[in-house]
Amino acid sequence: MDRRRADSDFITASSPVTLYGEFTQGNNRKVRCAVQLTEKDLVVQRLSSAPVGRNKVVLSLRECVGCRAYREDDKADPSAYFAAYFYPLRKRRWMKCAPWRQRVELCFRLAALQEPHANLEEAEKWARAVRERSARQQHLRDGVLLSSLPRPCRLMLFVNPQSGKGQALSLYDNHIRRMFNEAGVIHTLIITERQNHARERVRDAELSQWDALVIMSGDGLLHEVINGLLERPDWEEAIRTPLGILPSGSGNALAASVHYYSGVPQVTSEELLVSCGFLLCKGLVSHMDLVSLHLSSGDRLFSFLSLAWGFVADVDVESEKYRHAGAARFTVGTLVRLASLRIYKGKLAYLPASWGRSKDNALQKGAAAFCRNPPSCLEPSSSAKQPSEDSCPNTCHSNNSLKLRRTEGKSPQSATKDLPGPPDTLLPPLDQPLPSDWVLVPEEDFVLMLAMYQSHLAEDLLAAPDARLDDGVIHLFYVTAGISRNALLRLFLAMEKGTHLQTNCQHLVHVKVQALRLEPGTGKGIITVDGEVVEYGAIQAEVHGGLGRLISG
Ligand SMILES: Nc1ncnc2c1ncn2[C@@H]1O[C@H](COP(=O)(O)OP(=O)(O)OP(=O)(O)O)[C@@H](O)[C@H]1O
Repeated sequence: MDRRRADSDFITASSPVTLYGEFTQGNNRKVRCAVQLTEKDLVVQRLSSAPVGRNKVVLSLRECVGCRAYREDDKADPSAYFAAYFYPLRKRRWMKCAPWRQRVELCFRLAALQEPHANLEEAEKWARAVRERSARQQHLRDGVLLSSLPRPCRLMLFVNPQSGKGQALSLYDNHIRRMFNEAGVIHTLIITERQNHARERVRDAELSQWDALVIMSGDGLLHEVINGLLERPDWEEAIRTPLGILPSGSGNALAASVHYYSGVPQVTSEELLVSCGFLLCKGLVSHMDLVSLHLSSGDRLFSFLSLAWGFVADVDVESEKYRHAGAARFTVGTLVRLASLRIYKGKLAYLPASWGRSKDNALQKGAAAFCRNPPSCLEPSSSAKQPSEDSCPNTCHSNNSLKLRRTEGKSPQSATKDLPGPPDTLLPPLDQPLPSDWVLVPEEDFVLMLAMYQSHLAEDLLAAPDARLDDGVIHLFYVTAGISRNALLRLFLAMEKGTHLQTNCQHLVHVKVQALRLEPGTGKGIITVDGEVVEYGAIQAEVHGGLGRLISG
């Protein structure tokens, strides 16, 4: 046992002991320990002399990913072993950094009996007991029973060797392979060879063979996998396959979001990978919102993270050339784009989340004006009002949006009648007017539009602090023209801590919506979905609350 660990973990077990044994340490037969298993902890006390208060380790079973029993090859030695693997949060003493998960292995040697099988049976009894109690600790969160992956579980793991700085395979070798072994996770490794490789694999896969599909890359590969699943004829069943994310890209926004939801302080790079690996090994499955997007070509695609236009989309794409810098590429890209700050012309409308209308009758109400061409359609009705805080309580800062004018006699059809995947009940076809309860943003000069459905835009950009995996909400942000370079830079700096909404920037608007439509002005531009470029033009989106499944903490 690592003595330093013992020093830092001197706390007392909190529940009655259910199993007790005295063993020697796996790697040092001279050190004898009393091992106690409670419902919540594994408690190890050195029996050999040690300074008072420095000889006891208590490790929470919540932080245990696995435990196994084994014998070594030496036939003359009747002893057996059990090893338990923990990833507790630790502070680095010598730095004022956020705590991060560090691996602790506890290994004990059982040699009380002459018969090797009897020692192995005893070791297996311990390993089983540790695993079972550890699993019981996970299944309850706030008294609610969570679903989890079966054990042992079988994963299909996609690794994109080109993602981020091109180190995904060595990150897999250095961290993930060992963690999966410790947790009893059986996985088939698929190294992606090109764009759409993963999409094609999941489109054709016999999904019943797998308990989960895990993506080790940036966000782009998960985008492919989700769309591959929703292109299948059996999409309804396919999209229920639990997905997992292991960060090896440069943005890693979903991984950062999952880590954030687990309630531990922000970390980046390999520390984020270890945290996500830990959550994956724990195997708790939650629902995840997905967003359906319609492009002007008539195509539909699904998104799990973000839709961006203007400044953010430009930075994402223009910073590709700094990819070797990892996550720092966005900082460099932001500074470069700030130097040549642009105004983006367009029209934006949304359906607020809080107005709580029934999805079923959404398109049966009258039509409102926000069609692509006639300018007259966009004039607000004389009775239109600025939404009050009461009617739209999610709005942050000034939002002088106007409710859309009702156009009597039109009954727009759903845009997704013949498309695979779930039907969109809130969206008329893109070339038809929007229903009357949509809100048209009166400004037409923007610096950015960003729709987020998870908390993080990148590892260190907490764009939507109150977003949750399945809150059924799109967090729509837009920044109107007139903001100074300094103010915009301050917003992005504040976003690192998620405090940008408290900066009282009058150009920043945040509203929670269930659907939106964007019509960029003519000309060239960039729109990104989950960080991937899509065709430029009118686009609309509708959230499907909890449609997907994600392994999260
Ligand atoms: N072997 C490969 N060579 C080139 N491209 C690949 C390969 N495998 C997958 N891809 C494609 O690379 C694209 C980018 O992947 P992804 O977004 O996951 O990583 P990233 O761009 O490094 O990360 P981030 O989005 O966090 O910056 C995806 O569209 C994916 O299809």
